[in-house]
Amino acid sequence: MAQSVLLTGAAGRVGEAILGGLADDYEWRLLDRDPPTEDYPGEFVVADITEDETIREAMEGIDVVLHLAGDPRKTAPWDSVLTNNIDGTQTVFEAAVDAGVEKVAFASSNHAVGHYETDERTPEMYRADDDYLLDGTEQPRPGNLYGVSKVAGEALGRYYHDEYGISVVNVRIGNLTENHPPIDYERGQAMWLSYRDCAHLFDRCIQADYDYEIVYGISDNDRKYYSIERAKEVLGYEPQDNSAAHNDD
Ligand SMILES: NC(=O)C1=CN([C@@H]2O[C@H](COP(=O)(O)OP(=O)(O)OC[C@H]3O[C@@H](n4cnc5c(N)ncnc54)[C@H](O)[C@@H]3O)[C@@H](O)[C@H]2O)C=CC1
Ligand SMILES: O=C1O[C@H](COP(=O)(O)O)[C@@H](O)[C@H](O)[C@H]1O
Repeated sequence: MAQSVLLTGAAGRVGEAILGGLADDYEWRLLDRDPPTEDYPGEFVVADITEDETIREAMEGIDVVLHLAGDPRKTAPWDSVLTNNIDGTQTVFEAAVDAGVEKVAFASSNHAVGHYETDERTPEMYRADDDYLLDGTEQPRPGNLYGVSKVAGEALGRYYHDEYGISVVNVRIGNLTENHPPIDYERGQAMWLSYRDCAHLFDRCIQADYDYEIVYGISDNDRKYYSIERAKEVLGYEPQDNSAAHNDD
């Protein structure tokens, strides 16, 4: 029988990419505070992730949670990230543990390590001939309050894994765009994540066995300053796209 997967933030862009690739592969329960505007696979729960009781109900019978819901803006103010990204993520983890969920994949971000992009390193680190690489073992260095909230989400996952044994993978997503990498934006091209690689990566987060992991979620770009080796090794991630293939578009 197909695994039951709860997808929070299902109405957003990352949710669209995941469902675009995996709609038929799982028993989906989709959750977002915004109601759906088009047909979705499975059941759709309209709820806020800070609503404890509703989130507990949404967790019943779920094997794996893909937790995307949150404020994705790098300029998001503290009150928003505190509520949506930190409090909401704690509510999701607490309910997941209590419901006996096996795994949670958390949508972390490149902004959790944004301050490695120093004036001395940029823009060279965004280029294919530069060998600077972050691999997920480095200390977090958030570049904004949104990044701080993602580091907090990763720490919540660490706590719930260590305390309760739930499997947790934090995917530090780069820059997701459909069809084409960002244009005239070296940083975005270095951290591009295509829609199909995004779906495949989260598929591997559902299928693979792991304890607590931090991986980078980017395509196999020639330009890169995030290693994808850990995602390959632990999750079996095999990206198909490379922003360099679009250089002449
Ligand atoms: N799109 C990208 O390139 C990247 C996205 N991410 C992360 O991935 C996740 C999804 O991002 P996107 O799909 O791009 O954003 P989005 O804004 O398109 O989707 C987020 C969804 O979450 C929902 N949501 C927000 N707060 C909520 C709450 N309190 N309760 C219930 N639903 C809520 C929104 O209604 C929205 O549908 C976010 O956590 C974001 O930080 C991280 C790095 C890059
Ligand atoms: O975490 C996120 O990162 C991406 C890429 O960051 P940017 O600084 O290159 O824009 C961003 O597009 C997305 O909205 C955000 O959630």
